[in-house]
Amino acid sequence: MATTAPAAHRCSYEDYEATAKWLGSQTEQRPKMAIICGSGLGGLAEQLENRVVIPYRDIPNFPQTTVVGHQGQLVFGTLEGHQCVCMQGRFHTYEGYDVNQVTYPVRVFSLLGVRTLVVTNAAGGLNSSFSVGDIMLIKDHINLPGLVGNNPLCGPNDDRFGERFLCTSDAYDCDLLALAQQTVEKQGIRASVHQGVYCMVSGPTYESIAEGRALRTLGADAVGMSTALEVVVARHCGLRVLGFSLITNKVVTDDRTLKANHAEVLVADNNRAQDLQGLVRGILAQMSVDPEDL
Ligand SMILES: O=P(O)(O)O[C@@H]1C[C@H](O)[C@@H](CO)O1
Ligand code: HPA
Repeated sequence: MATTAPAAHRCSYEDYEATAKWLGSQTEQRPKMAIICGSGLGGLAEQLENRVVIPYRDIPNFPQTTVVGHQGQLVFGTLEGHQCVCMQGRFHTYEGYDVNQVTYPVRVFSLLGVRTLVVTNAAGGLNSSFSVGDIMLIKDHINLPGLVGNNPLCGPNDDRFGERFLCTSDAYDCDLLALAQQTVEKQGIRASVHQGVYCMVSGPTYESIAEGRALRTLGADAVGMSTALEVVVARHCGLRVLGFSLITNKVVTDDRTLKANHAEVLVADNNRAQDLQGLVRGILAQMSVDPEDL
């Protein structure tokens, strides 16, 4: 009989360490920043200088991507003076991965020396003032899977990563959010950029009309199928987090003739991914570079 969630895939500290050590042997770059590229948003990784590309299939213990719009490789390189590692493709629970596999790379990055995580995603807009192609700076999230027990911090706590009970009221870094907002003003793109609350659902179904309405009532401005689990694990290991949603479709909350689909998500990404890339680059350009990173 089908189960609601795949059996927990336990990863030991030694597994994460082995992956980090292997990656460290493939490049001399030691990024302080990791960027997770959402569906159709992998173009940011193409902009890195001095690129070192490592397919997920070559990386010990790494899951594989199965979703169109997720390439399945790590790209190391420099962006606006910052040494970065980009995930061109992330993992989702709807692919059959459990919460430990979905968040596996985040702990590996932390062991590699990463201190800041930038997360991006494609999301459906719930806030009626959002338009397709707008960008949402994530100021908070509703981790629906986590709230009902599918939380990557369930199970034995490894103190080497972080504490047992994690506070998430400060999950999205205030200073980075302020810097992002300043960059929005500087770039003159205020009309199409909003701050808001991202709600993670497990997917792969897009929301029914009743679900869309319920999520809006809960206080979500956008909904997607990723990000919150990665952010929880990143905060557990002490990383600073900055998050962006590209609004790729409007969640259907009344008109039954409208139907969300992944092709529509990728088309919106194609059209507007460059805006998001420009914003991320603008923010990085204003962030001071750690002298050790040079
Ligand atoms: O990886 P992200 O969250 O950007 O991908 C979103 C959620 C689903 O994977 C897919 C739905 O179209 O896009
Ligand atoms: O409408 C949506 N719902 C959930 N996830 C999504 N990812 C892109 N669009 C959506």
